[in-house]
Amino acid sequence: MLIIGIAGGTGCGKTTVVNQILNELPEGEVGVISQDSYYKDTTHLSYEERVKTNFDHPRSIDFELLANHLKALKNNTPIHQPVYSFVKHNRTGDTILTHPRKVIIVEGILILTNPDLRAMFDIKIFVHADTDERLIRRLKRDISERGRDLDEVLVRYQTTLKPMHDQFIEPMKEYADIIIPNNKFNTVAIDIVKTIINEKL
Ligand SMILES: Nc1ncnc2c1ncn2[C@@H]1O[C@H](COP(=O)(O)OP(=O)(O)O)[C@@H](O)[C@H]1O
Ligand SMILES: Nc1ccn([C@@H]2O[C@H](COP(=O)(O)O)[C@@H](O)[C@H]2O)c(=O)n1
Repeated sequence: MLIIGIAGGTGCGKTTVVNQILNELPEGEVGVISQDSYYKDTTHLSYEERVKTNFDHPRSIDFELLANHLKALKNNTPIHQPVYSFVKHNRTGDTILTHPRKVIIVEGILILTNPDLRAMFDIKIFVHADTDERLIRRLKRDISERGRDLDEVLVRYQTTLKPMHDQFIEPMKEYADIIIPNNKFNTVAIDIVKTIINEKL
């Protein structure tokens, strides 16, 4: 199994890059795991408490479960990937049965901060987009898709997102094998990654 880690700050285009990679590859050969599914379960907190969580700090992620799931897939065992709700700020209680594949892509802002995960990735990719571009994309996406308003996105950006990005995410470029510039759609970089995957398949 080939495991590819795709990191990068919020709004850099990780999900979009993953979808572009999957597009045209044989169906059922490549699986995707999103770090977002592994936000810690916060059922014990009230909604008001959950909203205040710093979702950009590594401690907000259940890395142990994510690493165990990856190990299981490597051992040819299916996993139950949790489903996360950005509206409820919590896992929904549902899971998605995820089968082992020849290629597994793991994507998320903080996946390269965890040494156990880093060691499991055969290829580490960092998607880069400028800070202002990422903020604009995040604003549009969170308002249209994640039930947020302008004030919520900007307050979160100033109080936790930007400081955490600078402290934990940007320095992870050091570990990347490939950095994809993604201020504009980068079809050349996508084609290179697809070629690597096709060789494996
Ligand atoms: N290269 C790009 N140019 C313009 N918009 C993009 C680009 N890549 C992604 N987007 C848009 O930016 C938003 C955030 O992208 P997404 O892939 O969800 O980022 P991430 O998963 O890194 O948070 C989406 O609305 C997406 O359509
Ligand atoms: N309940 C939550 C959980 C996370 N976030 C934000 O999501 C971002 C990571 O996801 P991307 O798809 O943008 O990579 C991260 O920056 C968190 O702030 C949230 O808003 N609410």
